[in-house]
Amino acid sequence: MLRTLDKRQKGGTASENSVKSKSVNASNVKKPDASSETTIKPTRPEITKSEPPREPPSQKSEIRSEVILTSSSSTPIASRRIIKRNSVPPDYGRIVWITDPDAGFQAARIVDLSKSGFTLTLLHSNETVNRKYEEVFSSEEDPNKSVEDNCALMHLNEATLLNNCRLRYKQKKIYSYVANILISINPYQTIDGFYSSQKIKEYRGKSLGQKEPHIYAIADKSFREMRRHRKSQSIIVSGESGAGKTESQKAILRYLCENWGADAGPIQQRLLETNPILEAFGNAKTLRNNNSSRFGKFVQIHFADNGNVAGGHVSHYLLETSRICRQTSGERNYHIFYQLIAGSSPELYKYLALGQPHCFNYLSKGFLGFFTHSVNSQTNILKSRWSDSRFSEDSMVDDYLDFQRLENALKLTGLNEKELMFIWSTVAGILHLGNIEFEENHGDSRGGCKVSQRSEGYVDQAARLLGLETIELRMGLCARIMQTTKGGARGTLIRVPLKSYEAIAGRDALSKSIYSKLFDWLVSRINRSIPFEESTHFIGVLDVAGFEYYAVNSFEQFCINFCNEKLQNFFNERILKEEQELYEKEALNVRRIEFMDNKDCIDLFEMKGKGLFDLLDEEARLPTPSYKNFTKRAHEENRKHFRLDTPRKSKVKTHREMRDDEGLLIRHYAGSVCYETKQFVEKNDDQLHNSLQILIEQSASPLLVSLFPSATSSRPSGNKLKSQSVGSKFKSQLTILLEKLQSTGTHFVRCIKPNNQMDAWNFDGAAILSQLQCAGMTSVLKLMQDGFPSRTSFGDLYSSYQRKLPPKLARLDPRLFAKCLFRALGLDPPDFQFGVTKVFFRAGKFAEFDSGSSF
Ligand SMILES: Nc1ncnc2c1ncn2[C@@H]1O[C@H](COP(=O)(O)OP(=O)(O)OP(=O)(O)O)[C@@H](O)[C@H]1O
Repeated sequence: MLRTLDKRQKGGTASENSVKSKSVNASNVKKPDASSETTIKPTRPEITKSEPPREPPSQKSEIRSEVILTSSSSTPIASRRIIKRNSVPPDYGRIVWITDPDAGFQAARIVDLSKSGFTLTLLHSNETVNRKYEEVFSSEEDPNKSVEDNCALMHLNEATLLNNCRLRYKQKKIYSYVANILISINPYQTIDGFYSSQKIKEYRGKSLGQKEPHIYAIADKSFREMRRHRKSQSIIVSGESGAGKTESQKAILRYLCENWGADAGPIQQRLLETNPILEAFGNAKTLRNNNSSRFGKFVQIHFADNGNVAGGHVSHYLLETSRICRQTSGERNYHIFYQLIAGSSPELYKYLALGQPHCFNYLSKGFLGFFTHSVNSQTNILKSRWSDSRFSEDSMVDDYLDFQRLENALKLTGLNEKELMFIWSTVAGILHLGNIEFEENHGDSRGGCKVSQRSEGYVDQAARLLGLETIELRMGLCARIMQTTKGGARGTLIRVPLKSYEAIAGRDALSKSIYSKLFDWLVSRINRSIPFEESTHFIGVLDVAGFEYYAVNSFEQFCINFCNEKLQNFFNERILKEEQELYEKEALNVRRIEFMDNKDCIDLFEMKGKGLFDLLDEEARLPTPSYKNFTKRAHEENRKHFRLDTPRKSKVKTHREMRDDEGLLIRHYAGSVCYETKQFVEKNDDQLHNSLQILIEQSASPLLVSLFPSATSSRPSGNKLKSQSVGSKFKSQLTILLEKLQSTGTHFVRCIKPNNQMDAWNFDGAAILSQLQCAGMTSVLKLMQDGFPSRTSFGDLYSSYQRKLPPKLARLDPRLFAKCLFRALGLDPPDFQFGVTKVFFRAGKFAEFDSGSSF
C-alpha cells in the first residue's frame, strides 16, 4: 500500500473563502453581517488532485502519534496569493464537495471546467450544477470513511471536517479531534454510561488518541501535563448558547474530582455542588437553551503537591442583569424565582408572600411554565402555584427538585438557616419590588409621581423582606436626593421628584443591583467553602459564551464578542507560537506560518482614548450622555479603522436602515456584526443612584447592607458614585483572565450545537459549518495543511518495531532506524520531515504510514 504513495500526484488549488454566499445561518440566529467579509473570512484550503484509493489506517497500530495543532487563520492577501499559485486543471470524474446552503456541502462529480468554474453532477440527484472554484472542495477518496482525528484526513478542509463530524454523529459519536482540539457536538440526549464512573476509570492515564475521543481524555491530558511540566493548565470550552459548554465543564470537574478528589473530603463534594447554586442564580431558559448560563465562568480546581485535589475557586463574568426585569417572549427569568415558587414549603411560601409566576411583573411577560424531569414529578408542585398547566420536560431542569438540591448545596457550602432565609427573602423581595407601579402625583406641582394605590401592598412586602422602612422605600423610589452644585448653598441636599418612567428605571436598577450583588456574594461564599491553601497548581476550565450575532445586537453581544476576539487572539498565538517554537527546536525546515492577526480589532475596543470602551465611559461622564453622541464620536475617532464602519455598509437591510449615529458595524474575526448602540450608555452603567444606595445602607438586614459597601467617602457631589463601568470592569477582568491563561498550559474544546430545535441526533450541516467557521476551526485546518500536525518520537517508532526486527537491526540507533525504514518503504519526502527527536508528518500522512507500515 505504501508503494502507491509514491505515485500520488501532488499539488492543488485553493480558493478564497466567501462564506457570505452560502447563507449558513440557522433559523433563529442570524449570520454575521456579511459586508466586506471577504476581507476577513478565513481562507479556504486547497483542492488537491486525485489520488488512488487507500486503506483505512490500522486501528491496532502500536505507534502512538502525538498530534499537535499548527496554527490558525490567514489573511485575505494570503488567500489571493494561494489561488494564483495553486490553480490546477480539473480532474474529470473526481468526487468533490460543493457548497450547499442547507447541508453545508454536497458531494458532486466534476464533469467539466469553464473559465468561471466547474460543471458538476450532484451525486444524490444527478442534477447538473455549476460552481465557482472557491465553492468546490476536495473530498477524501472514500467520503464515507470517518476518523477520530480529523488530521488523519488526507484533505483537510471545512468540507471534509464537516463530513467527518456528520459521519461520526450519525454513528452516535459526538467527539472528534482536530489535533489536540476536541470538537464536541451536543447529542441532546443522555448517552447511557458515556460519563459513568467506569468511563472515568477507562480514561485515567491514557494519552490522547489511545482511546475514543472524549472530554475525559482532555481532562486527563491536562492533569498529566500539570504533573509532568509542574505547570497549571487551562481548558477553554467555547461554543454558542446550547452547544454543551456547561455540560462539558461539569464532566471535566467530575473527572478530576472523582480521580483525584477522594482525599479532599467535603471539599470535593462542595466543588461538585457549586453547580446547583450557580445554575439556580445564573441560568435561565432562553429560546436557545432551557438551561442557559447567563454569565461566564472560570472554575479552577487546585491540586496539592501530591496531585490530590486541594480546593477550588470560581471567577464569574458579566451576569446578564437585564433578564431580572424583562425577558424575551418564550424565555424565563433566572431559575431561582421559579424554584422558590415551586419548591418552597407552605410556611416559607406564605412568609415570602409568593404567588403564581403570572402574579409578578418580573415573570409575567416571559414563559410561565415550570420545568420537570418527567410527568411524574409534576405532581410535586402544588396546583395552586401553577400559572400555566403546560409543564416542560427537561432532563437537566426540574424546578421542584432543583430547589431541594439547591438548599442542600447551600447548606453544604456552609450557609446557616439565617443566611438561607436572607437569600429567599432577597429573591422574593425583588419580585415584590417589580410589582410596584407608579402614577402621576396630581398633588405635586413639580410633576412627580407616587406609588399607585394597588401597589401599596407590594411596597410593604418588599420593604419587609429587604429590611427597609416602607416609608423610606416609597420615598426612595419616587424621589431622588441630590446635592446642589451651583447656585444657593453648595452641597445642600434637595429632594427631586421623579416622573413615573424615572421611578420605574430606578426600581429596576435597584432590583438588578441587589440581584447581581447577591450573585457575587454567593460566589464568594462558594469560594470560601473550597479554600486551596495547599495548592501548588490548578486546572482551570473556562466556560464563556461564544461569538454572538443576532438580528439585534446590543451591548451584551458587544462585550461577548470582544471577549471572543481576545480568546481567538490567544488561541492563534498560543497554538501558532508553540508550534513554531517546536519546529525551531527540532530544526525543521518549515516556512513561517502566517495567521490573521486580530489585534487591530482588540485595539479598536480597548485602546486608550479613542477605543470604544473609553469613548463610552467618556460619554457617561458628560452632563447629558447620549448614545448618538457616543456613536458619532466612535466613528469620527476611528474614521480610517479597517474594523469599523457605519451600519449603511451592512449587507443586512434592517441594519442599513440604521442611521450612522445609531450603530457600529464591526468586522470581527468571525464576521461582521452590526451593533445597535441605543442602550449602550445605560447598560454600561450598573451603579445605583446615590439615594437608592443610601436607602439600602439603611436596611435592617446586615447581610444586605454588606453587599453594598458604603461609598460615603467617595460619593461625589450628588448623583452617581464614581466607580468602574460595566465595560471597563469586564475589560480589567479579561486582562486578568488572559494573564492567567498565558501562564498555563492550554487545551481547547469547541462545542457545537447541532440544530436550533434542540432535537437529539439531528445534524444541521449549514448551522454546524457556520459554528466551525466562527470557532476558527476551518482556518486552523488550512494552516495545518501547510504544517506537520502529526509526529512521533524516534524512540516510540523504534520500540514499536523492535520486537519484530532481526537482532542486527534491533541494535540500530532509533533515528537511523527510522530513516532506513522510511527509505525502504519509499515514503515521499515532502510528506514528512526528520527533526532532532521526532519525525513529523504532513496532515493525513501519519495515518497512511501507520496503516501501510504495520507488518
Ligand atoms: N454531553 C451531553 N450529553 C447529553 N446532553 C447534553 C450534553 N451536552 C449538552 N447537553 C444538553 O444540551 C443542553 C445545553 O447544554 P449546555 O447548557 O451545556 O450548553 P451551553 O453551551 O453551556 O449553553 P449556554 O451558553 O446557553 O449556557 C443541556 O441542558 C443538555 O440538555
